[in-house]
Amino acid sequence: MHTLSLTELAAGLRGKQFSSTELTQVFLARIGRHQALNAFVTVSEELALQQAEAADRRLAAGTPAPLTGIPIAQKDIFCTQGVKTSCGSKMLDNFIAPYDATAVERFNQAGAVMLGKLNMDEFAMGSSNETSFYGPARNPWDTERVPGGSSGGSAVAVAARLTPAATGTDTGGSIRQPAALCGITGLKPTYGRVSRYGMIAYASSLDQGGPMARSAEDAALLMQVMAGFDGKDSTSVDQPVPDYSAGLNDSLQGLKIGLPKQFFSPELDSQIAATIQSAIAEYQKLGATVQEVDMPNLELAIPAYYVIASAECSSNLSRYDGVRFGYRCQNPADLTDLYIRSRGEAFGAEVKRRILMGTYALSAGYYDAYYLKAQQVRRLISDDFKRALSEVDVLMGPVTPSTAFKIGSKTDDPIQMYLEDIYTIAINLAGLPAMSIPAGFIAGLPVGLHIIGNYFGEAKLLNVGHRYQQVTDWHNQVPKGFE
Ligand SMILES: NC(=O)C[C@H](N)C(=O)O
Repeated sequence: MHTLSLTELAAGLRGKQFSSTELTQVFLARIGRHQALNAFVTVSEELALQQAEAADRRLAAGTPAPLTGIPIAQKDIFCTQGVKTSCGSKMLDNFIAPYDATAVERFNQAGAVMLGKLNMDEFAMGSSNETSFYGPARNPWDTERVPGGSSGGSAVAVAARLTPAATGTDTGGSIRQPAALCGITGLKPTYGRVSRYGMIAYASSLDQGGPMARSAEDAALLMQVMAGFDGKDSTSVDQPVPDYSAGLNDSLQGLKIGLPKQFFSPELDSQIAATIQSAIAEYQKLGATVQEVDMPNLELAIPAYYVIASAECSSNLSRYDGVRFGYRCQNPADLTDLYIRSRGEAFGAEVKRRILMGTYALSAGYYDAYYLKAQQVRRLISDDFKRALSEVDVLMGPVTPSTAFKIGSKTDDPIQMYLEDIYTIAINLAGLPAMSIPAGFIAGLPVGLHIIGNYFGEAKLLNVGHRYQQVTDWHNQVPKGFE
């Protein structure tokens, strides 16, 4: 059962080949067997079995929604009523939200079963899952290597078949980079497409939740549940939600693919470049045409992002003060001591680094030099995309500069870690949708193909991803030991 797609699972449940309770038990058993991967922070077994029973009743009554009875798992950044939401931090190790995030509520309404909460970099700051208070999740393709981050647990759980699908969030690559390093399909939607209500804020002008699945076809079903206007999120966009599965099979004849020159510079690893080129050749066989596009401001994306994201995080994380919720230090001498020690003891090194950088960038004397400048660069980058996407339908390139790296190999060098995001970050600055799909392997490690679309073009991206997955089987490969 753990190998079936979401469509096959839905059909199996409806055809009474298995019940949601049986299905849920299969996945709970796999999660138990593969604890060494450290994909989950919390396994909500009791709740999952209750939800499965409710789903079985709904199935018996003949009123299921498309995902009714199907197990999924949530990144531990989405608030879940009654189940711990840690955001990968000691700060929230004791936090039980009194409400569900909108994304969670939507899955509940659809009748999905929540298996648990997935490991992640602390407050989503990281590209390897190593900043998690709970330790790194391990890449099932090589457990000595990182799964990427920050949605590392989500990518691991989907790749190792511990859950049929999961949610992730992407501020600067956090869905796409781990999807690429673990050989799964991850979609970062247009900013504003998926509600951020109840999704713990890191950098509010960049954060966006989205699906992490084995295929574009499965991701389409998850998007259908996640997307839509939410009055509780002021940045949610009130645009009609299309049927994401309807156009999956549309022909790609005449599709115009743009290849940003800056994505294929001589610094790109030659094996990654060759893998991406052969994926693009596959698209040409499907009828697509290819042209080079120039995006001169892309090289400014990393510095602009790390100023903006740090500035926003320094503001967002000021709420963790030891008073209202979260960790509180023992025996504070006075209020200042309470603030200093609660924050000092409960935040990890990377979170502290970003709060410091952000506070500096926002401080009176430096605001114009850093924050304002970064916002201006952000506009230039958005304009580059606008120009490129007026000439072509989608852009393609690599997701990551290398395949999964060894645990510990980049932890002493934050700049090296930030460079992991070199191909993904600009998309968040522009607010565009983008996707990573499996495109091959180098020395047994997965490589992702990056597909970037126009605003609210998720259905097109899913169509482009699905057609490739019909003629290739990279996405069906399972890491050894997890078949
Ligand atoms: N949250 C993300 O999208 C990951 C990115 N590497 C960051 O640390 O900001």
